Amino acid sequence: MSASATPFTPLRSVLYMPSSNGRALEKAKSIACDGLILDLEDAVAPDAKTAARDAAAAAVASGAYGRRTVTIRVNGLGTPWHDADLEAAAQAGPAGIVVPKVNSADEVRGLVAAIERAGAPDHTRLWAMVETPQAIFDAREIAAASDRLAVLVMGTNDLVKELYAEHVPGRGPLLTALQTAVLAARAAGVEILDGVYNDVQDTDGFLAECRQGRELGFDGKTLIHPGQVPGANEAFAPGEQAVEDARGILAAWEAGQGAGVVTYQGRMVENLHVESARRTLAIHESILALQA
Ligand SMILES: CC(C)(COP(=O)(O)OP(=O)(O)OC[C@H]1O[C@@H](n2cnc3c(N)ncnc32)[C@H](O)[C@@H]1OP(=O)(O)O)[C@@H](O)C(=O)NCCC(=O)NCCSC(=O)C[C@H](O)C(=O)O
Ligand SMILES: [Mg+2]
Repeated sequence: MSASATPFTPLRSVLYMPSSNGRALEKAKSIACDGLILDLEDAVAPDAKTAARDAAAAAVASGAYGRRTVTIRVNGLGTPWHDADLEAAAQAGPAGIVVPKVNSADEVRGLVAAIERAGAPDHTRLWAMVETPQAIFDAREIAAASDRLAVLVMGTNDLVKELYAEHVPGRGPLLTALQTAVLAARAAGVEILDGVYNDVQDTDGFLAECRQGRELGFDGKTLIHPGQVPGANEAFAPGEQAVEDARGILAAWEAGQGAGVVTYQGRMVENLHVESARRTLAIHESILALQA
């Protein structure tokens, strides 16, 4: 098993929905998001947990979500629902099982063992949510703890709560945590998704946060409303200019015929820029393939 998700399976827009909400589960079949998180945790009331678990498993089994990466978010370790959620999710075999409030590498190894005991297929990866101060301090070990761990997911609501911080434009109080988590993901070679933007009516604020997430290095953003999908898809895809530059860099490099350094539009190009250009084009092509 490789250490990361399938290369360039786009995860620009990953939409949470309460698995207790049949209308949302139905609607998701036609939403242009790259991924879905069928939630059993925060968005589901205690008396709806069992029905939501069954609905999430049935949704995965239906195969009705096409090319979207479908995951199930279980309730956290230590809650009354965790064990049954994890077993049901493992047996349903989604692309990922999202576990909230993962706090250590030992927890990751325990979760992987439990998923494997429950008979999860190889394609079912662990997505660990980092959303506590402890998780941020241990992010590097968490990200590297198992080859089955493919994605880190920021839980910025829980993080703000635990820090006694505030949600403010620009996310100053969270920047250290966000950057630490991105460093951990990149060091381990796993993907990382930014947290949600709570105000579903504030488009400008949402788009600014998407741009910031992209600039920080996130692969995509978790979302709570279908209206947020187009903005995330655009923000986390290479823009036209980036694609044109990547093609130009590759052409300049090939024309250099083995020179260690060339220029493109007056700028120095070395092997590292060529690698970045190839990555940009690979992401672009994988997004085009989704639309085909
Ligand atoms: C936020 C919402 C409660 C708003 O719901 P609502 O007022 O119903 O929205 P709309 O009327 O605008 O909905 C329009 C249609 O879209 C469908 N819809 C809405 N949201 C979703 C969704 N998430 N997925 C799929 N479809 C959705 C509605 O059903 C309407 O459909 P139709 O009637 O056919 O036109 C709501 O958006 C919502 O519940 N969002 C998800 C909330 C959630 O999952 N929260 C938990 C995850 S966030 C979190 O916990 C992060 C982390 O742990 C942290 O700590 O930060
Ligand atoms: Mg949370």
